[in-house]
Amino acid sequence: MADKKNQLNHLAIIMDGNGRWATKQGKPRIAGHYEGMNNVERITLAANQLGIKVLSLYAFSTENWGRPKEEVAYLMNLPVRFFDKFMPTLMKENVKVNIMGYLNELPSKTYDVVQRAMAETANNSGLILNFAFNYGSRREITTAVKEIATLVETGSITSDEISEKMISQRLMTASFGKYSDPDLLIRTSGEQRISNFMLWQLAYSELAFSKKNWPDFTREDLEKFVIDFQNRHRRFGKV
Ligand SMILES: Cc1cc(N2CCCCCC2)n2ncc(-c3ccc(F)cc3)c2n1
Repeated sequence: MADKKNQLNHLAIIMDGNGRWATKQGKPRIAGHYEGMNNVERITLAANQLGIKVLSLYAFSTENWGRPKEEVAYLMNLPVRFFDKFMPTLMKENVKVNIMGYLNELPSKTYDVVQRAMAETANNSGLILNFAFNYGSRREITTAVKEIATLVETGSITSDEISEKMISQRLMTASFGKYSDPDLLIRTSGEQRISNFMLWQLAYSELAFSKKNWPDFTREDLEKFVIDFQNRHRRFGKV
């Protein structure tokens, strides 16, 4: 009997190679970020049409603040430009926007636009477009551990009651329920690192790498990775 195909419900992407894309084109790095933003829309629509339930995209890590201040300022304005350009399409395609990260540390204009996007799309029931924005997985896990330690300190729970489920429920992906853990992570640009992205959630995820830079990653590339995933034998720690 043919192997049952894997169902790809949650896809995560580290969208790498935007600066290199621009350099190859003889353009400034920010041109790569802008074209990368346009590709977010293309791949979001493709993922939605492929029936993917959650698409998590690593947009800005807690470590990115160290980049040149002009580049950070440009990146902080990308959500404004993204929603200006694509909110009508997101609404038409019933996409629900979620942003996970330390949003209270963002510039107020960025904070306001991401909060407004989540509110405007809150009742949409299609693909969940989950941006990781000022997000860091080790900080996310540390925060959950601290919350649980406080429960033990105050006598609300005993340390014996601490469980993996208790930690998962205190991560920023808790609201995705059974879809909280990515089935597949794709990283573009040829780099093969996790870079402090969803470390807990990726425990049993399939990993795939594209040599293409993010702006060049197409719907057809995505479809090939999805078919490859469907045909993989997932082990979940077993043989
Ligand atoms: C920082 C950053 C960088 C960014 N790039 C384009 C994609 C490749 C990664 C680097 C540059 N994109 N693309 C879309 C967003 C975004 C983020 C949050 C949101 F609510 C709406 C849109 C974005 N944010």
